[in-house]
Amino acid sequence: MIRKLQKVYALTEQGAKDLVKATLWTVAANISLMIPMGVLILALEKIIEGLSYGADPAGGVWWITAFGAVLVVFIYIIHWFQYKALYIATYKESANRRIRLGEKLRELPLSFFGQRDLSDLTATMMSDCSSLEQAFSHFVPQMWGTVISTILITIGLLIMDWRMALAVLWVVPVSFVLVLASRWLQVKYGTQNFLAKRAVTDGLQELLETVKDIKACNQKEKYLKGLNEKLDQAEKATIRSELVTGTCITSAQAFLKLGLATTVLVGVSLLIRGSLELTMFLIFLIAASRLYEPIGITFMNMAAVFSSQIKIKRMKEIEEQPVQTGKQEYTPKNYDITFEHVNFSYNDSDGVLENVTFQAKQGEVTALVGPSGGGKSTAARLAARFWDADAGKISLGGMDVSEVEPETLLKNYAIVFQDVVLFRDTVMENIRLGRREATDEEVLAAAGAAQCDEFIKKLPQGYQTMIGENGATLSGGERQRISIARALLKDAPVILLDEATASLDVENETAVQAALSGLIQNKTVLIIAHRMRTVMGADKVVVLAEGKVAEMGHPQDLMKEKGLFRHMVELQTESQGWVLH
Ligand SMILES: Nc1ncnc2c1ncn2[C@@H]1O[C@H](COP(=O)(O)OP(=O)(O)OP(=O)(O)O)[C@@H](O)[C@H]1O
Repeated sequence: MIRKLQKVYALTEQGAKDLVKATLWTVAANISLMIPMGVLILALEKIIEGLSYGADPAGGVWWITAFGAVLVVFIYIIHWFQYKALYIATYKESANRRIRLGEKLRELPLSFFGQRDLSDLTATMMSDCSSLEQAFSHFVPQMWGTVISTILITIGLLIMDWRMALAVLWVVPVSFVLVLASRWLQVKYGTQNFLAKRAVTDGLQELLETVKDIKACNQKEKYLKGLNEKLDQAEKATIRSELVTGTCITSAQAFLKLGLATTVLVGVSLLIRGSLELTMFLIFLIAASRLYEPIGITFMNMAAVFSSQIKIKRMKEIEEQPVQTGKQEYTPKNYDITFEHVNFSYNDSDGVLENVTFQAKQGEVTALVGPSGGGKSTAARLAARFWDADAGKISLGGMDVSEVEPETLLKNYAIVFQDVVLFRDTVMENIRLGRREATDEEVLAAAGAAQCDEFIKKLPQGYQTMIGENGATLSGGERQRISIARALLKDAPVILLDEATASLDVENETAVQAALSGLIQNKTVLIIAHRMRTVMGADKVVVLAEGKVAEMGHPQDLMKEKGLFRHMVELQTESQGWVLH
């Protein structure tokens, strides 16, 4: 049963066990609320007995009152345990769920992030987790608890008097069927509501991320119009969903109340015929008045559980994604990167790399060049196992990278990308990201070598200046130099430089290249650069065009041929003489 609960509600083993515990405590709490009814009846019996035989009607009631007081304490204790099981355990599970999702995201291949919208992922991590927390602390255990306690109370009532029990209970299955029958309607409109709200969240996040471009392109009104439409749709979807759910649940709850009328009708007619005791009639009247309320609440809980299904489904989709695994022990014999007949495509679309074969040797600089979109960045990222190749083999030091655990593999790589990511932290910590255990002196040395020192010292608090989100307060060249400083600090045996010096002016580029030359001694360097002057000093050039290796060799040898490389170099030399008129 625990396994099944884990699967249905996407819980951990402990979470499923806690759900069972919370349900059992809810059953106990529901039944405990029936006990005062028994005490009341006992007291009534005593009073009626006293009145019938002319004795003091309050005679035997004192000890019943004392018993009642003990019961109050007992009921309090049960509710305390129920509270603990419901809330404390749920919040723990919720924290675990978030950690589990975070861990899972860490292990997922980058291909997953290409398929999923980032704002959707954030919403799944934050708001879906919160609403599931609400569902598991308020709805699910109460729903199952009430179902079980109603079954137990039904059995008790049937044993006491089956005729009256039927008069009280016939409405329960009928209204239950009403709720279940409307489930598909609730799920349909609930899902539409969820998707419409998610579209608003996506739209808002997109707006915040692209606000500069929207303004620059004068598209503010058009964009806001689209966002307003999404908001209108979300509003309509919410009203529709609330209306459908409200109508279904309120009808079922109203139907339940019919049971009180039938209890009175059947009870009175049995009383008149003399086949029912007055106390028994009172017991059923009280039972009817107490029983319907938790069942009515359960119908509302069921609606909330139905609407949680889509969130649970999304969460399970993430949790069931296959992760990149591999050996955690890895000792390569050297650091040569070898591509052998590699094919690759993103999202099963057209092939991005086709039958790509080349080697980037340790101690050499290998440059990937070619027209835009030719697959250079893709090849560099495949070398670090950001994705796995569809066919062929990529190896580092003879070992297939797809067999090495990604984090273990990445310890061997220092990477500088075109798009530098900086964190909301101090400049010092942003550089230290290259090697967590580096001392301040080592960070300063790396920053100096990457030509960062001058601009960092001009910042208000120097190295202790907080960088805004993604380094928004720094220029492109400054961000790139921080990223280079990180790579220098990491000092890994394989270096991937994807347009690493593209945002630098000529003076800085020369200085940074001098620093990089120091870094790349005896290392495997795979460099992507559009500036041919950067590429001419490489040991080997691999020209990638439309995903295929068009040419390969030493740059001077390639210049002797009338191929794509020479054409690119000539074009760039020509373009250097261009002037804007
Ligand atoms: N994450 C991704 N998802 C889907 N397609 C992608 C992704 N990244 C790149 N592509 C596509 O793969 C192809 C190769 O892209 P890639 O960035 O590797 O080329 P490139 O040679 O490095 O280009 P550039 O010189 O312009 O940076 C392009 O058609 C691009 O649109």
